[in-house]
Amino acid sequence: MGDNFNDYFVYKDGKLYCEDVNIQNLASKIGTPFYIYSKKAIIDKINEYKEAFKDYPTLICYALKANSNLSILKIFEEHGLGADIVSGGELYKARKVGIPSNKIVYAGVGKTDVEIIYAINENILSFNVESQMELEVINEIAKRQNKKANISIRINPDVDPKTHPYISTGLKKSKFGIDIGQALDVYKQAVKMENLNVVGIHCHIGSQIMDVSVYKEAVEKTVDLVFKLKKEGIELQFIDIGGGLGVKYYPEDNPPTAFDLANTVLPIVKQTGLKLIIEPGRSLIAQAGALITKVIFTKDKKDKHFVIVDSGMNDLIRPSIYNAYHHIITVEEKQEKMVADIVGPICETGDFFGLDREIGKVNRGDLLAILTAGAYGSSMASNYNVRPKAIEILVDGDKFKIIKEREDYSFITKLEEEVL
Ligand SMILES: Cc1ncc(COP(=O)(O)O)c(C=O)c1O
Ligand SMILES: N[C@@H](CCCC[NH3+])C(=O)O
Repeated sequence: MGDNFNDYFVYKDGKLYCEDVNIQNLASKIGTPFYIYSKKAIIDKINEYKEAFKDYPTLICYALKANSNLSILKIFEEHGLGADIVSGGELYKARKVGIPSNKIVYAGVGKTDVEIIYAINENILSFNVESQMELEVINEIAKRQNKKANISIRINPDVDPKTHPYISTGLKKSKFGIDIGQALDVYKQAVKMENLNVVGIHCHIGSQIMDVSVYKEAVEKTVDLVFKLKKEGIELQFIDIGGGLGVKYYPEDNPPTAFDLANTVLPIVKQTGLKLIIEPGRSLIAQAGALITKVIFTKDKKDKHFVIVDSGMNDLIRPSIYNAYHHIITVEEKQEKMVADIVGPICETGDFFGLDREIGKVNRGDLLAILTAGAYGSSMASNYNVRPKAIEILVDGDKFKIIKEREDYSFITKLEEEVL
């Protein structure tokens, strides 16, 4: 039956495996729902990026927002990757697993004073500054701390990444970055600020990018500015082109590889002689993960069938907020098919994983695997409806490890109970 969706979740004798772990057997031991990740999938992707960029000095800063489970971060750390962070919490996690500060870059339009102080004290590689006011505040805080903060300006190149509007970040109308037309002036002010080291330039145009040609436009505009800065005597150390590479969600998707990205951007970046930073998130972790959930009930209305599962939008919110497609397969291969809405137990019509989907005919107790769920799955999970979050499992060959334990009700309500 059907081709395997990827190399890491494959059917063997009609049963779905993650690497060499039988998912059905695992579920009967640990319960559902759970996220399951293939360590090999993560390492293969790391190696693909390393190989693609090996001929040019490149620092790969993994974007923690995609998945910040500590055991997953540890894999990136062990392979020498840096971190792209967007909060004090992500800085804490990156440092917790031992990612060195001089490999950490920090973007985000709303860094608080507390977060800025923390990052300055950690001596991070660069703040990717997103407004004139932020620049002034970082300079002031650094002065108070008697330190110099490393900064890059995040420019907004006004390039359409041709992706979902909610995850397009490099268009003029979006909140991100400083307009490319104003950036030269901002740099001129930055180099005069006593407590800043101006070290780089940053740009990130969006996520789930399937057409690498959009990077060409963004990087050309960025490099053009690098040369203008040079003329003004402003010399940088690196150019950071962000993340954004797309992944396979639909079976027919053919996403670009790290090699496609490297072939597109390196010829342009090379002209500057600057070091390169890239910030992939999704493309390093998405396909490594699946969300495993159990069918609680099936329900047949006139001309409409529902499969109601024990995970919901609180575990994986992408279908609800972007109408995102995740491919869904049965953990046990089924000959007979059905068309149904796969929905969660949450009190929202938007609580679905797939609508009008053809899947194997399932019954109460059967398991489903929601694929390409390694990125922006667990990291966006919540306790909505006071639901414990899905636990997380890391598979390595025929071994598995629980890398996030199941919450119980008292854990979820602890901080409220303490003040009751
Ligand atoms: C500044 C920045 N860098 C990197 C990323 C990672 O993007 P992706 O997960 O699409 O690779 C994001 C998220 O889009 C981001 O906002
Ligand atoms: N959360 C988004 C991606 C956001 C990208 C962050 N800048 C997703 O699930 O696709």
